[in-house]
Amino acid sequence: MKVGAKHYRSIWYDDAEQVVKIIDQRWLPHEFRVVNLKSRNDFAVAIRDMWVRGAPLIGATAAFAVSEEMKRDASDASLNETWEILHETRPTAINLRWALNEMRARLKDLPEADRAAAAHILAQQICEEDVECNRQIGLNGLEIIKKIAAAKKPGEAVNILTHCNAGWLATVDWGTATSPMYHAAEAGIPVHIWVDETRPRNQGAQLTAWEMDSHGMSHKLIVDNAGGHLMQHGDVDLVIVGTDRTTSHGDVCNKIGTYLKALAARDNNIPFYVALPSPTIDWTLKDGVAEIPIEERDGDEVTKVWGKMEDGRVGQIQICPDGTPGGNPAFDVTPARLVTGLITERGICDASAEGLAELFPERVLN
Ligand SMILES: CSC[C@@H](O)[C@@H](O)C(=O)COP(=O)(O)O
Repeated sequence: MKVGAKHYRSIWYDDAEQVVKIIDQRWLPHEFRVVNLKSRNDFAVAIRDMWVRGAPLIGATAAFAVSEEMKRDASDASLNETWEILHETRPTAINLRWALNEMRARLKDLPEADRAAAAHILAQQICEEDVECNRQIGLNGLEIIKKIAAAKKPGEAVNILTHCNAGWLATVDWGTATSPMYHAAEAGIPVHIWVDETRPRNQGAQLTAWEMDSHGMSHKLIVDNAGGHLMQHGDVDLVIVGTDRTTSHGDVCNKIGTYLKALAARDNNIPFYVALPSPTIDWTLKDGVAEIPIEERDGDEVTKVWGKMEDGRVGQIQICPDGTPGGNPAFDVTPARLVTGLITERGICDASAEGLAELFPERVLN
């Protein structure tokens, strides 16, 4: 998507410099920094410390980690070790395991001499496929927005609430939850986006708000606790969020706080949709609450917040007593029964085993 007049992806291979480049998201919205990732450790740190984040982008970054490592050492030992090192960086987003498995499965039977070139092509393919999936998700989600717009007065905006950042910065391009919003705006449908700030790391305030602002989308930043109130007063027509892992039965794991939005949406009869590319589906799991590993992050992310100081410096301040520890589960699970539908690249389906099986019959495990 555009940053100023220039089109950017969240990750890309620079052919001239022969290096993988990312936008270091820790500094947004205050500073736009592009950094190079070279060593396997660079990639692992970038994922673990959230220079890049968002399930699809984590997967794409891991794919490039394998391809760059294959240039240095294309042995089986290196392939397996890279899989292990990358896999342990973040536990919840299934796209990480998916991308690593794709890379290993396609490389392991090739002669070592051919692996680097093949890995490079495959990592690029994973990125291209993500972009195309998200574009399709946008077109499919647009149909939902169109129906809501049709019931409104001419010129009246469709109010959409989103949580965390499931925007283009969380994918390679377009975003999942945001793609229908951009497609609606392109189709001339007025949309207004309620952006949850998304404590503790404030991906909504720092990333989604920046994306919306950069694209001239009508939006307003709200505290995480405001959603229920806005829903009760008719100010939200639709909720669209992303997901880090969705089970084969339609349970949706996403950024902490998503479950509470789904409960409030249900209580107020507001449609609650989840946008996801198929690599985010974990076909091996059924019960999301019982089975999905939830990342527990450093308590400092709760007791402190990052922001721009009055003197313009970007820094961190503590918001609680010195002795208060922070508890930081990073994701929660919204049971399928609270999800109106899943917006995928193949279409929209019920959040259920049957709904997913209808769209992805070849993936159903016996
Ligand atoms: C299209 S991204 C979907 C999810 O990955 C997104 O909603 C999310 O929760 C990101 O969490 P993060 O901890 O910032 O990686």
